[in-house]
Amino acid sequence: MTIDATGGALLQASGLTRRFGGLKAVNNVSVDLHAGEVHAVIGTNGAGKSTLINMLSGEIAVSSGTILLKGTDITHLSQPKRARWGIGRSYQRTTIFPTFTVLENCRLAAQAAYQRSWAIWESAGRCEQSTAVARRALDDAGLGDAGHLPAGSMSHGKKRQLEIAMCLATAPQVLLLDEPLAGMGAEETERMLALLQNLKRSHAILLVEHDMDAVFRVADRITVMVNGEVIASDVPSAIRSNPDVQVAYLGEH
Ligand SMILES: Nc1ncnc2c1ncn2[C@@H]1O[C@H](COP(=O)(O)OP(=O)(O)OP(=O)(O)O)[C@@H](O)[C@H]1O
Repeated sequence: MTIDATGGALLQASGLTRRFGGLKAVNNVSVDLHAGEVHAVIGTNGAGKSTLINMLSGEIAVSSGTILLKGTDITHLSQPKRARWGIGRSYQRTTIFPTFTVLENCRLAAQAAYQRSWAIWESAGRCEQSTAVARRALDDAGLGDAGHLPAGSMSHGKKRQLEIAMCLATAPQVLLLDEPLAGMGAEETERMLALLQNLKRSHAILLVEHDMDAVFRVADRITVMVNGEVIASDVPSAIRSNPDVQVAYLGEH
């Protein structure tokens, strides 16, 4: 299938539904992610945002619906395979090893992405390769001068940057970012937003985020979820003036 068949989308999810017992945590949700764009997904607590990301990354199975990556159906591929195919994600909780250095954390992420258990004789070369990949990812995430530091010694904001770097070390084309701004101060938020602006030039980004000011500044498209369903999906100016969104979500703030 050519890229035109997906309307130019790098990742195209259609009609995704996930049930937990009787609850439809995500109900018939469709999202497209395009290279060069930040697509934000917003919604109140429990709206289904993390469940949606988990289905896209392959951490949980869909109950129904399809996910295409560059036109290929990846709906039933495992999470590690999706990662190798170019889908990277960050988590709400910090996932770094605090006593390892920043570079070591990033190198482990790179190694995990390139690992082929049967190719043990390649390990020395692979180590050099994964170190180079890790250094590049740290540079891209704005941590080029922090490689030698114990990861646990860094500020919260820099730890979140490291998580992005670890994600970049897996060479993704699609970035699924789950609340990368959570717990950040104003300066750290600015740094992360600048990083996202930079990364979107070469990636398709799905951003789940509660910081509305940040979302409206950085997003090219916003999808609004309420109780597992999409109530609106549009450019930020249209979302801001959408009465349903104001009542259901933005009006709360
Ligand atoms: N593994 C699970 N088993 C049962 N119910 C679940 C599971 N994961 C999520 N849910 C339920 O699915 C709904 C959506 O949860 P989800 O975490 O996707 O929401 P969210 O929009 O990410 O919320 P938040 O903004 O608080 O992170 C919630 O009602 C939640 O309790």
